[in-house]
Amino acid sequence: MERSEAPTHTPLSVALTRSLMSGRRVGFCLSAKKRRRVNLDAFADFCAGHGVEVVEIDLAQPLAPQGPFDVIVHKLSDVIVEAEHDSQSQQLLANFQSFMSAHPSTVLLDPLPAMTQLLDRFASYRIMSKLHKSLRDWRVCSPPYLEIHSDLSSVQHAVTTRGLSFPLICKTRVAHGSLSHEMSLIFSAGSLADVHAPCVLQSFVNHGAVLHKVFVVGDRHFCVERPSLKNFPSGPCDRKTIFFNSHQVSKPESSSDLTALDEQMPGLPPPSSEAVAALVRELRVQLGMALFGVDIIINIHTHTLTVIDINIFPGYEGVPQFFPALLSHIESVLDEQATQTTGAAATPGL
Ligand SMILES: Nc1ncnc2c1ncn2[C@@H]1O[C@H](COP(=O)(O)OP(=O)(O)OP(=O)(O)O)[C@@H](O)[C@H]1O
Ligand SMILES: O=P(O)(O)O[C@H]1[C@H](O)[C@H](O)[C@H](OP(=O)(O)O)[C@@H](OP(=O)(O)O)[C@@H]1O
Ligand SMILES: [Mg+2]
Repeated sequence: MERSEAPTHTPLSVALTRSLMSGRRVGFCLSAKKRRRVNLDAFADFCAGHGVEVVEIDLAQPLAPQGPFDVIVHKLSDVIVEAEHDSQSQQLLANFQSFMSAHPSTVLLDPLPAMTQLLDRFASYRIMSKLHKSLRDWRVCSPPYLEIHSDLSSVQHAVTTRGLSFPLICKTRVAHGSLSHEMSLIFSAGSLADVHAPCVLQSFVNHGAVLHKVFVVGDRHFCVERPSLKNFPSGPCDRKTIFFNSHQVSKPESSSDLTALDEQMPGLPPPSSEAVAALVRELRVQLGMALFGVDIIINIHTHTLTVIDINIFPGYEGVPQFFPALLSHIESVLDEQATQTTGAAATPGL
């Protein structure tokens, strides 16, 4: 696991990168907000130094004349979610998928089906819930949770039978976009009336108000500590539901009554580097993705590494190595593609 240090490149490695990558075209499909957050202009300058052209793709225009592209990096989650109910977004997505079908040699970071599954917390939480089996040696877990589809009549019974414990945190089923960050903390069965389906209910795990964000870029990952929700008394209590937006809680600058511990407590050790590396390896396989974030907390009672969230193409804030890591991953996928192509050509009849 890499901590965020200044990137180091020896002149030789830059020269080698430049020769291998010179003339490559990398397309980006990002919302205006994401484009700014990634600082795409700065990334384009960084890539130009390695002979790589960064092209901002206009989804509203025919894609073929904007190409060709060796790789397309995207965060089409906005378009995918809106395409559920908006014909214009459906058309944009259809155009993009048609282009990709007609250009199979263009590498997509990340594949659309892989991204689509993470847009649904039901799907991502099913993946998280299996981690304790595949990572048994590393004592990795995720909190008990419940999928609330539509019927709320049996929620209280399900909370008990599925082993959830109050407080509960309630999150929308849709895992992307502004509404997806509106959440609530529920402190007793009587407040389950505040739950609105479709959503997930997840046991709240006390973790000392420290979140460990793991930012993944292909085979590299970077850990960044962030503020987080404070501890709450375990078990049901007569307290009103707390409604909050997750972006008030775990951004670098987040600071509120929700993130300030009510009691002094000894600091917790960070998650083991080896356990995080094992978790990232497993998720790379399970998700089939290269650009994602994993949110980890440490249970203050058991010190268990607890996975609470997986994010598509996050912000990578606090990761100065993001640009070289992304270009290095792009280079590695193109090398892999060239090897496969050369291998196939050298072995006729395959
Ligand atoms: N089960 C949990 N136990 C304790 N705290 C939790 C739990 N789930 C979420 N939190 C707290 O709520 C915050 C937001 O949760 P989560 O990451 O699931 O929301 P999100 O909207 O997907 O956030 P983002 O997209 O910014 O990662 C976390 O950073 C953490 O502080
Ligand atoms: O602090 P991070 O980098 O985790 O913040 C991310 C957040 O986790 C989500 O991935 C956001 O995406 P959406 O869920 O699609 O809103 C990211 O927003 P974005 O504008 O960068 O895509 C946050 O950066
Ligand atoms: Mg999160």
